[in-house]
Amino acid sequence: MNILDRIAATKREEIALKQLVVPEARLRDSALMQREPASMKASLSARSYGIIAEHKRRSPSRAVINQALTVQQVVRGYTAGGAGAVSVLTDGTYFGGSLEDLLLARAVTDLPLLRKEFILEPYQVLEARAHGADAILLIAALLEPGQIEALAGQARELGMEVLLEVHDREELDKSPLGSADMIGVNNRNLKTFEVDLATSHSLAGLIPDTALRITESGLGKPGELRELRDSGYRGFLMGESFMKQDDPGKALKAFLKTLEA
Ligand SMILES: O=P(O)(O)OC[C@@H](O)[C@@H](O)c1c[nH]c2ccccc12
Repeated sequence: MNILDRIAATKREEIALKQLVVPEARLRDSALMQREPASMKASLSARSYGIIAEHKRRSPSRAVINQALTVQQVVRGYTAGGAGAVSVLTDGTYFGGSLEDLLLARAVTDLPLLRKEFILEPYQVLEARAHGADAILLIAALLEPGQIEALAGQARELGMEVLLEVHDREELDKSPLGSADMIGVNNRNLKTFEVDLATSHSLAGLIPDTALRITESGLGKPGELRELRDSGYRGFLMGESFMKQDDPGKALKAFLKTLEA
């Protein structure tokens, strides 16, 4: 079984159990349902380099990235450091994250928040909204085109935006691209964990202008971001390069300074 199938199986089990403990009605009662979501697309577009800075403690490809800092420390740092948006991994099994991390992030920033999760069911979209997310990630490799449309429609009804992630031309061709506010090209192959920025360069021209182009994973050098910007990308999803530093927010601030110099 490849990693994506394994993740999907774990998630389905997890969702079925969670629905028993926290039914949808409870989620709808969350005080955060009253909050007006912010536009991640607008926030990223307003900057020459819209950085989506990610909170990531560990990953399947790297056992420990940073376990020393609290979510609040990281997210406050990202906010002060000039991020355009913040991504919070909520998957526990593979990334050591949680929905509580999303809540804690919400409590300390006004920046748009992306719930970084393997979303398969409508329940998870409502869960994202109830815990303070402004946008959700939908991964084309995990979903049928009809599911993407349905989940994106639900996100829109709840006032959230959608970042649709693709990794190759086949996924771009089969996906309902009109459902997405932002289209992200993941430079990391989720089956092999190999990273190649050429993935983003080669797919840029195939992304419709209706969506904001985002490049994801393996980013760390200012020169690489300048080249990707020239290819049409306006959003840059970065985790490890900041998280592996003692002060991720300070690292982001220094990075943006070099980039904009
Ligand atoms: O830490 P990096 O290499 O900067 O990557 C961040 C982000 O792109 C990556 O965490 C990611 C992109 N798509 C995902 C889907 C699921 C889990 C994680 C991801």
